Amino acid sequence: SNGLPPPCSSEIYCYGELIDTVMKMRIYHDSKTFVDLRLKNPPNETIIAFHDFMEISNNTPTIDQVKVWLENHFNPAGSELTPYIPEDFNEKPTFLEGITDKKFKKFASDLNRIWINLCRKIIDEVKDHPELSSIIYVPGRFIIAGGRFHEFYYWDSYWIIRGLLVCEMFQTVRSMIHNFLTIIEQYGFIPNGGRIYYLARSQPPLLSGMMKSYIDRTHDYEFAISSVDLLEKEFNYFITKKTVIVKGHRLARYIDESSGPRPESYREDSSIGNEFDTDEERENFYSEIKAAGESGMDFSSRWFINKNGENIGTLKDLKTRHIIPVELNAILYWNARIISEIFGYAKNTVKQKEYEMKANEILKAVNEVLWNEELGIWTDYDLINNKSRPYFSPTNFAPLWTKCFDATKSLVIADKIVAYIKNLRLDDYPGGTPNSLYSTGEQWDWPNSWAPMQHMIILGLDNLEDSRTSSLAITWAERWIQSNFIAFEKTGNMYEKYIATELGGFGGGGEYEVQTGFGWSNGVILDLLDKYGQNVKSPGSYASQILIDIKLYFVILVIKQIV
Ligand SMILES: OC[C@H]1O[C@H](O[C@H]2O[C@H](CO)[C@@H](O)[C@H](O)[C@H]2O)[C@H](O)[C@@H](O)[C@@H]1O
Repeated sequence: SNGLPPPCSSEIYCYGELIDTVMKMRIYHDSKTFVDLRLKNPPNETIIAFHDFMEISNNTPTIDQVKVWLENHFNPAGSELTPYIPEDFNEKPTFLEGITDKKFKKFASDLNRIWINLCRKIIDEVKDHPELSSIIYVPGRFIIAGGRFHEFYYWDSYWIIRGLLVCEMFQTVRSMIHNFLTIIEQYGFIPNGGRIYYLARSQPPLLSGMMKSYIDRTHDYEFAISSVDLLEKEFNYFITKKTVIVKGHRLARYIDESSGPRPESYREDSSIGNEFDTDEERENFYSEIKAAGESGMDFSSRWFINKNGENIGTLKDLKTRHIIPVELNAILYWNARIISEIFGYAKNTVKQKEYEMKANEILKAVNEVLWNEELGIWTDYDLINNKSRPYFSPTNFAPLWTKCFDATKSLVIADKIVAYIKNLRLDDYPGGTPNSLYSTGEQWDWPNSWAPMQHMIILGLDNLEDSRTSSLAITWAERWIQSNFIAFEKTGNMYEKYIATELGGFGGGGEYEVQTGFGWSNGVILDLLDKYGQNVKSPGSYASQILIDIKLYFVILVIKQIV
């Protein structure tokens, strides 16, 4: 062990003989199923019952015997959640009127309706008996990610909230933000997702971004003012727990604080873990894989550092804790800016200035350590080899998205960004920007393309306020909407991830099957249609427009001849 506690203190859900046996015997196709089951009896009684069961079966029960035992002692996965029809659901939100393309208007209306399928509440019994389940109790309704992810996910919620706001579901958004605030109050930070097995790591800290999106739409400044202390608490958690000094600057990286495999992927992690010779190497691997979980990009060559200091390798080469990621620092900059803005509303000028200074410090650090002059964009930094990592990742654009750049240099930055896009031929992909240029079979690598990353790039390009990048932003928004639309028309589903090399194809790879639903994909489309609804057209409509134009031309010709 690395001297750290397991991911949570539950001997059912995070460590111990029961989880070890169930996972090793491959009782469930998806490891996550077991840790999402709900206990019928108190944990200690269940543990004793399991010891007895193992003893009676000479420690060699059959798979069927274990299955029966589990059925007798657990309720199904997800049974602590109940579907909920949000009171603020609106069949016809106003933004639909701004979408000129009829097919896209219908698409947006269909996606709006999906919020009802994805809305959940936690049943009251969980509040009285939290020990019977791995779910983290929150008082209000929320939107789940979708598919196998039937709880909230931290960073997913940012893009979900963007879509909810467009659909005028302001109370649902307030409830989701309030839930997160209660979690910060209790734990000091927001875990990766709404389960206790996620309690030793977070995800990219986007709660302040959610609050900013909410107040920009609703002007509910009172809510922001009353929450600012908790936003500050979360910011301090990241600064104190996740930062290191690089070239004289304080910068953050992803890091987990536990020992052992990820409970939700116990089997997968243990089987790779067993390939290491020593306990120390094994624990280091577990830490790196959980840190990658914190990044939200689980998994990607982005976190590989092999012996030559390159990103070529396998999960055994994960070195997440030794890489300074661009987006995490760009997001922390944004947090400091938003917190400063809210202190401004509260007329607390001392705090307002304090956070302005903190933001400026991060801005300086990001631009001095992560700006890659040769490539003309920001890139991650390798702490082992003390060098910049020159690899493409959509997150290289993150400082544009959070405005973590010197606006007086916009033109120079735009020149470089346009050249970078051209050099890497990023405009050539029909199905969105890929997540990396390397194919490893991991889900956050080539050729998969992900909704949050498209949103980050598109809004980032737009923030440069340059005609070239703004026009690219519209083109890429249209491409992304078209691709999701085609897949939706073909299959009736919205996907967790798509594929960059195909217009209308969905993604794959990684440790579980591609999921449908899907919160952040829906949120991104809705937000893009709200912004670009008057500029984008559905596939085929350009061809039909040309046909209409040709017909019109001949009609005019005929009329002219008659006249
Ligand atoms: O169960 C494996 C991993 O699943 C989650 O990650 C993926 O889904 C999340 C929900 O949509 C998303 O936030 C994340 O970016 C995806 O990679 C979970 O977050 C991981 O921690 C977990 O190990």
